[in-house]
Amino acid sequence: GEKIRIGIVGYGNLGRGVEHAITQNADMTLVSVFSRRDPASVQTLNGVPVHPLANISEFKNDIDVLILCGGSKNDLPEQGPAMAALFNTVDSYDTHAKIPEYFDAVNQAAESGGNVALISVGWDPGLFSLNRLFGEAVLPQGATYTFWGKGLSQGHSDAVRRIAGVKGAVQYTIPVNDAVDQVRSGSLPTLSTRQKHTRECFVVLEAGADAAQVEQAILTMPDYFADYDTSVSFITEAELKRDHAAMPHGGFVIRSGKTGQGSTQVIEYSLKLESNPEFTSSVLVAYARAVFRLSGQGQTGARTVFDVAPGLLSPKMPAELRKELL
Ligand SMILES: NC(=O)C1=CN([C@@H]2O[C@H](COP(=O)(O)OP(=O)(O)OC[C@H]3O[C@@H](n4cnc5c(N)ncnc54)[C@H](OP(=O)(O)O)[C@@H]3O)[C@@H](O)[C@H]2O)C=CC1
Ligand SMILES: N[C@@H](C[C@H]1CC(C(=O)O)=NO1)C(=O)O
Repeated sequence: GEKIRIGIVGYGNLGRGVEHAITQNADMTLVSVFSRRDPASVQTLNGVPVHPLANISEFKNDIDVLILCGGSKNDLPEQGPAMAALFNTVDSYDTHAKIPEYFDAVNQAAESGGNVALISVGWDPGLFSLNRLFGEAVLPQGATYTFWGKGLSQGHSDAVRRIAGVKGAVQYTIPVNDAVDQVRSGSLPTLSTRQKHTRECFVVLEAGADAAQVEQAILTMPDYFADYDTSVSFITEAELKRDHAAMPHGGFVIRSGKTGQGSTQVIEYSLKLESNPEFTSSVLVAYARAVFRLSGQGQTGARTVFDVAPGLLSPKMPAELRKELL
């Protein structure tokens, strides 16, 4: 049948990842990339068209699902609602503390436009959220633990890049080994945010920027760094390109608890990612298929991964899927 027509908003790590992920899904086609930069400066794969984001409303009838690849810190709070008013959307919004207010803003916009807007898709939030839910629903008596890394957090790296005076940056998340060992021992420890991970930033300053000011802006940044022991190192642009081009990441969700007759049960879900953005983009694309189908059912408004039946993610039709339960 007809292919699902996809648009990409924002051409960074995620935008490029989505462009490549679409080539792995035969039921989808990429209509256009939309960028705030001069389209002539944006080099896409196989000459996919690039249009100014300002002109996107002209494409209302050409795109079935828009995948928003902007940064969560500054871009999505504005782009999420703006795009949901015009199109069905999927995004990876990951400022954990602000997800409820973001959901409400996107929901209002999506309802006004009669669209479906799926927020906070990826691995955390996203696939890890689902596994935390499964664990807590199946083992109501127990404890849930999430660990990330050691790896590059795109959300935290984006947040540092947005600080005035920062020319480039990456942020690595490092799990505290003692905390991981305690969790794996089954001792059900109570661990604060600070006891589970530390964060390391590598920053390239703009000429003339004040290093101490940038460091303080990072260390005190609410939701991203304030609750963690964080280190900041200043490097050159050449070092950033040479030593920090790869974006590996990963982590795991553990739920351990006791079932009704006292047996100890442990659920574990883990990811080992050579490329965080490529994987996140692949999750976004699978959920774009679900959004297309939800919209086709006449649904409107904001949704999260908790609202999406897993079968909607598969390119296979329900009858075919049923054969794969075993
Ligand atoms: N839920 C999850 O599991 C995950 C969520 N994320 C989220 O994805 C978000 C995006 O991450 P990522 O793609 O790495 O962010 P980038 O910094 O690569 O891109 C963010 C935006 O910056 C602009 N941009 C990109 N490159 C340049 C450049 N060279 N010069 C100027 N502007 C540029 C683009 O917008 P434009 O084209 O309009 O200029 C782009 O949309 C993160 O903030 C994070 O919140 C990421 C991973 C996992
Ligand atoms: N949203 C994260 C995905 C995971 C990684 C992470 C972290 O390292 O703090 N938290 O969630 C990202 O932007 O990479």
